[in-house]
Amino acid sequence: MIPIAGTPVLTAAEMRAAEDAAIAAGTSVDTLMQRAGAGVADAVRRLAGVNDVLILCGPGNNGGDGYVAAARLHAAGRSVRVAASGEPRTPAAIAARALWTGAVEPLATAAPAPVLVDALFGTGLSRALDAETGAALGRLARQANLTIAVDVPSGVATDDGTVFGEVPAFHVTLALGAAKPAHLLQPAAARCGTVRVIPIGIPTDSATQILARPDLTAPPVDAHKFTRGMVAVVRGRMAGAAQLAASAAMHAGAGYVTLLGATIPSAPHALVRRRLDAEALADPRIGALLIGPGLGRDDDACASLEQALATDHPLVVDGDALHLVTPERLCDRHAPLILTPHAGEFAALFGAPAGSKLAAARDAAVRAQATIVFKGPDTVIAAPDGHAIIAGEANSWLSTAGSGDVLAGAIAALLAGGRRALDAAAAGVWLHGEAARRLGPAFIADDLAVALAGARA
Ligand SMILES: NC(=O)C1=CN([C@@H]2O[C@H](COP(=O)(O)OP(=O)(O)OC[C@H]3O[C@@H](n4cnc5c(N)ncnc54)[C@H](O)[C@@H]3O)[C@@H](O)[C@H]2O)[C@@H](O)CC1
Ligand SMILES: [K+]
Repeated sequence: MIPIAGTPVLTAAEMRAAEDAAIAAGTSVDTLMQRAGAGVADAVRRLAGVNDVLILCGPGNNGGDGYVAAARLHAAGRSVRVAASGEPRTPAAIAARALWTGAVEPLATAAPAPVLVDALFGTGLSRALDAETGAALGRLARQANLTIAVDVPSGVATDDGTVFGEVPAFHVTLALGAAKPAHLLQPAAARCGTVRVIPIGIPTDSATQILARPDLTAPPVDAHKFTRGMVAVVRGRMAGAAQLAASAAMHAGAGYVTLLGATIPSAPHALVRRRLDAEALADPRIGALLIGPGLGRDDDACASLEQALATDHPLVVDGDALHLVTPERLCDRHAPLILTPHAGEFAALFGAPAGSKLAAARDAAVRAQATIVFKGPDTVIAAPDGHAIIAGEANSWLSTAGSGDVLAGAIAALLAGGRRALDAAAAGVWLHGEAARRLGPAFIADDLAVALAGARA
């Protein structure tokens, strides 16, 4: 069982291709299933302690993994029962079924157990469970103290994170070979509980990764304020939002932060205030320009945005500014560009996402030729070259006013520090999440900005 941070994410088709490549290279499906089942049995043994285990086995290879795990748990002296809605249908699952010498109880009438293992359906599920199977799964899950899903909870769509009808929330999901989008994208991710990968000995490479702790080392000994990165934040109608973003940029490690626009009397002394004019925007030391937090959507906002777009500074576009541009207006810029939309801003800029959030973010990145930070409880970061990073479930206390301004400021600081756009966006999302984790419940965005410094440490 390995934690998922930093590991690749594979769609059902990518996982099948990886398995097919292993099979073509001489590893049989049965061997893969033995590895998967053994990994599941080992994990269940550790998680279940001495408690009785009930394994539900479906008709496909997910069910096959369940039969292998049951046989191995039995051989290890554990109390384990199996229930199924019918006989297995794939050759590998039929072979695995033959290894289980105990009874197979009918699913509909199976008695509950303290530990429930769901091996009904995995990546092959294409539609909702039939009513009787869904009801049995729900009943047995409610009556168990510990619920463990094999590969994915039965009833979630592997690739886009949607759920087919009612799916119980599992405590643990054992992802076979690699994590899948459903382990990270909502609403499926909320049904998975803690996700751990069970390696099955095949190489799994993907352009999609799970967000990992970034390298946030201290500045080198010869650093000065400008080598650490200069961030310029454009102030708009709501000065507080730009000030929050500027505070976040300072606490995320920028060496010099300037607020461009009318002055704010209460701003920290370290924040350098300047007029928003051609001279200020021409400063070649600007490592990242941030526009959007509290910008407004009036003529002044449009004029400020045009000025910002006319520069060739690395640019972060957030909030209101996302309502004032089009992908076509952005795609010709040469300097690095990061857009940080939440769902509403994403829909305004790119149209309502069709399909998975991951695919939508990738398409948007290509259209705007920008790194997209599609925010939410399952933030997806996508670059125009096809690489993507998905963040694990966010702290729900981040749903507070100003939280997005703080994220934009943190990303701008990391971009100004010299990271590539995708890395800056990912590091910013990680820092933001880590700062929230350290604060506990009901923090406000001002606290969050300050907590970025501790999170960096
Ligand atoms: N392919 C491989 O080499 C390996 C696959 N493994 C396991 O195999 C799983 C994928 O196996 P399968 O592709 O056989 O798919 P599943 O075991 O997920 O089963 C899906 C089967 O049920 C049918 N089906 C789909 N939706 C249904 C529904 N709502 N009601 C009833 N039947 C439905 C499908 O036609 C398919 O035959 C993975 O999740 C993993 O657990 C592992 O054993 C490792 C090796
Ligand atoms: K399952």
